[in-house]
Amino acid sequence: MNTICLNITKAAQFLADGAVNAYEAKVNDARKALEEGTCPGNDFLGWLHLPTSITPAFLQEIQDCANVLRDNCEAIVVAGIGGSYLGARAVIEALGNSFGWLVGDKKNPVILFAGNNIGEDYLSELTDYLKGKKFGVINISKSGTTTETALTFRLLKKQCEDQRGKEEARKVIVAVTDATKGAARAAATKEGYKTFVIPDNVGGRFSVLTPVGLLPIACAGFDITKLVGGAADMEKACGIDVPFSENPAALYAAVRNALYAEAGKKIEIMVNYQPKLHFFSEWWKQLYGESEGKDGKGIFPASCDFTTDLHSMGQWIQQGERTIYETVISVEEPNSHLLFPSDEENLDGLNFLAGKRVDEVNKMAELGTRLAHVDGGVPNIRISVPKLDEYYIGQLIYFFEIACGISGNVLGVNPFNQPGVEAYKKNMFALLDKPGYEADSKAIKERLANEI
Ligand SMILES: O=P(O)(O)OC[C@H]1O[C@](O)(CO)[C@@H](O)[C@@H]1O
Repeated sequence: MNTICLNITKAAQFLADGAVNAYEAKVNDARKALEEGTCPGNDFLGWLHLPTSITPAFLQEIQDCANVLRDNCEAIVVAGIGGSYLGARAVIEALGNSFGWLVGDKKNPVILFAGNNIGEDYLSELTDYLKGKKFGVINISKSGTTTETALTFRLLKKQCEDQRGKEEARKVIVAVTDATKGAARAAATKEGYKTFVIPDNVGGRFSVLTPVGLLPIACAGFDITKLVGGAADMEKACGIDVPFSENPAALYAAVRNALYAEAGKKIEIMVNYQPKLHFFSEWWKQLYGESEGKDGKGIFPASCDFTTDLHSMGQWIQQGERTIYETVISVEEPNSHLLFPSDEENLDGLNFLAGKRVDEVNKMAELGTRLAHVDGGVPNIRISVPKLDEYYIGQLIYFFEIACGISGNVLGVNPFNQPGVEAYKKNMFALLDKPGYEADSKAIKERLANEI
């Protein structure tokens, strides 16, 4: 199989000889603990063999539902936040036309994302745009109670029903949520929406290969069978029987732990040279940030889009505090072919590029940056991807998921919980006088009165 390819040479050179291999035993133990379900958070391992266990019949059920939405909607709003949002957006943006909303694509509905913020302007501009449009909603929330998503869904459900009537709205509203619990399930049961279940044992940030990601991706017109196929091949390439030195996820987990613990590299910057991958980095940031940032530990996951950010963050990366390393996703072959034209007057002095592909310049920018950053003390991990299509994106998704599971276990944390996220929610609910939070409301208001 053609595969994404990991190169850690330019990261390992910042470590003592043998430092990466010194993690072999720990990484193998972590991989085994995932496989045997003996690691912390072992009730959230449903993602581990998900790609190879998804059946064609289930993919067809998702596709059928997507087809109903595609046939009946000019716009589909995907309401969700965090893991109930980022995976779908990452894939749709990586595979879609960068100017999709401008080109008036008649084949595919416009996919919009909401429920991931509480911006009043954002929501009123969205609801304004949807006025008079035939739109549908995919309401995605594992807990079914997340405030950002729930309040957005309340607005969209009403608007959809007002515009299309209750009967027709029922056809174009889908819930992806828990099997029994939460407000999203309650609304779906009462209204009779089509639903998909998010398995109990798959946490939000590991859920892109469930209907959480697959339904919106299919709605956008992308091939979910190919996506899952890529993930399934990567599941095998990172399997328990694959030796450490040949297992890309094991090596990535080892080198990042070595950089963190042995070389003080506390920040990992996920870098792309294709703006379409911006949201892939956003998905990756949640995956690694929520999984590893706890117990006072964890690499801070950051991201940059190059060459764009070389003109903003490039200075810091080249010469700032040496606590960073980069992981670059490099796409070998773009899907388009564009040559620089020659210009008789050559006023811009760019005739030396005439006849070259745009990507040739991009690749030299990448190579030049890698050399400069390595010279400047920034370790470089490189993941090359043959091209951006469903199959290779599927590989990347599973690669990062399994590497995250291994890496978090090596770090010594439970990579599958996120207790820290509750702190802001508790304060927000107390401040908003949510029923059930009376004591917290009183306490927080007293605290604020004393602070002012
Ligand atoms: O799918 P839900 O339950 O709405 O949660 C969305 C996101 O919120 C979090 O639970 C954090 O509050 C994430 O872990 C999750 O991906």
